Amino acid sequence: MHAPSAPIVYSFVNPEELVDSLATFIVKAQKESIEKKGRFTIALSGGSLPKQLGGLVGKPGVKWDKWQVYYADERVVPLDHEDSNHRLCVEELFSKVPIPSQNIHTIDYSLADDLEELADAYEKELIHEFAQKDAARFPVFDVILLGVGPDGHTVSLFPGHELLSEEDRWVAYITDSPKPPAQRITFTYPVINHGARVVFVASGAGKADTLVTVLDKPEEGLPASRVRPITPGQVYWFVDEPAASKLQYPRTAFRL
Ligand SMILES: O=C(O)[C@H](O)[C@@H](O)[C@H](O)[C@H](O)COP(=O)(O)O
Repeated sequence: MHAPSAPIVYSFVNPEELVDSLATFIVKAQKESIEKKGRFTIALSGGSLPKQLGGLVGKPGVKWDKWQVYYADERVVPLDHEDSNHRLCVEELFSKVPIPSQNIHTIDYSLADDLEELADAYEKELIHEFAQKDAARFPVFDVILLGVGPDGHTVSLFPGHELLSEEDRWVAYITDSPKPPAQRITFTYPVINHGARVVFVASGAGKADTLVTVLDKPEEGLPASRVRPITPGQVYWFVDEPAASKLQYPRTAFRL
């Protein structure tokens, strides 16, 4: 097996260019996936990420009925709660585009009293989507979109947490997330690191120091540095100049 490829970092002069280029990238991935398999699987995160998806609204070539959307990370709150990643994605994107609601796979909040059951139920949704269709032991998402926190966490994989060493489960739960709310479910590394295109999005000067540690000092092993999809998977970073301002890591010109 080949070593994972190095991350590709695209840096954009302003947030608008980032948002537009991210949409272009996603639509190209969608086209390739639909040509190959007739569907497109994408996983989303919360935080500031949903806002970065605005470039998809009205973008030509998006085949919303072919999208199957999952949450790589979700807070265990009702779907209409202000902390819900799903609610944020609906507000920022899904309420503005013609995606069939059954193509958006949410957590089953009725199981919130038993997080193990809730995480299992979500894992079953993934098994339903992937198990018979792809030969791989783990699901291979066409695109997984990630954010990064100040401590280098991504999804709900936090520094020093035991979930970092989960090797079997596809979806795990956490009850002690240092970023509130405490109860969440999250994709595990095996799922993230089987993704075909794993895409971090980071904007603003507040991310600059974190990016230095994650990209220039991967040996420190922050959770985001440990996202290294197995070949032929590839990790990408879409960042704006303020976020990239302290980076030594080489940037690649964005050309699709
Ligand atoms: O639900 C969540 O909280 C996210 O999935 C989380 O992993 C997020 O992506 C990072 O914390 C970055 O958040 P920001 O983009 O808001 O800085």
